[in-house]
Amino acid sequence: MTRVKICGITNREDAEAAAAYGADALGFIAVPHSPRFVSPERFEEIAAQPPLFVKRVVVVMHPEDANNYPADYIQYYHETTDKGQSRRNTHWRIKCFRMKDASTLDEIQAFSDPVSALLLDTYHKDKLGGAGETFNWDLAVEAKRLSGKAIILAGGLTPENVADALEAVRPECVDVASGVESSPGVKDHAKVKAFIKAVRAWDARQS
Ligand SMILES: O=C(O)c1ccccc1NCC(=O)[C@H](O)[C@H](O)COP(=O)(O)O
Repeated sequence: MTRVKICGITNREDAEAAAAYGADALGFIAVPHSPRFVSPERFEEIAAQPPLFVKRVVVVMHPEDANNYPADYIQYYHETTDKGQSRRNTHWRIKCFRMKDASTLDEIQAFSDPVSALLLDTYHKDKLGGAGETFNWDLAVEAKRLSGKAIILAGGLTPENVADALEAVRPECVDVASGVESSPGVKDHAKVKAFIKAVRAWDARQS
């Protein structure tokens, strides 16, 4: 079964709706300046008691930025240079790669840190994430083959294109932020439902 991560959750109503429609994970942005940013206090309000069996992923630049967010996983972009400090952080880890071209595949091949999954997102010159743009999925196929790791496919996914993405890449998990929003940080519950329904329908066609 393909897992679904709904990212950029900023309020309890959206978290509950996503969980009710069958999301496996909820993403919370702890990167300042994102329109989807949530403070540690806000994270506590929304996610201290998550819906049963739904994992919480906090999105950070460096692993230690997650120290005040009691999440299950961290999704991080850069390892800190202070490995001692980073090791004190006990979250399970998802390493994010922003897919630009074949040079990103070299980075992925060289990456050997222990992580639960690689999240592959679109490279954007101004935005770290949540850009709403797809990338060349052939790169994701190659990244999956080279790394041998579980893949979370992100970047511009929508209820309309997610089945094509699954067919092309066959990732373990898909991630969406802007494709299920009415405005940045505000989820459109009908789109969340349609996205998860499209994933479950694709899964059902495989069996
Ligand atoms: O979503 C953000 O605002 C964001 C800002 C800074 C770093 C990461 C961010 N999002 C991380 C995600 O995992 C998004 O879900 C991913 O980039 C896909 O976004 P979208 O293309 O909008 O579906």
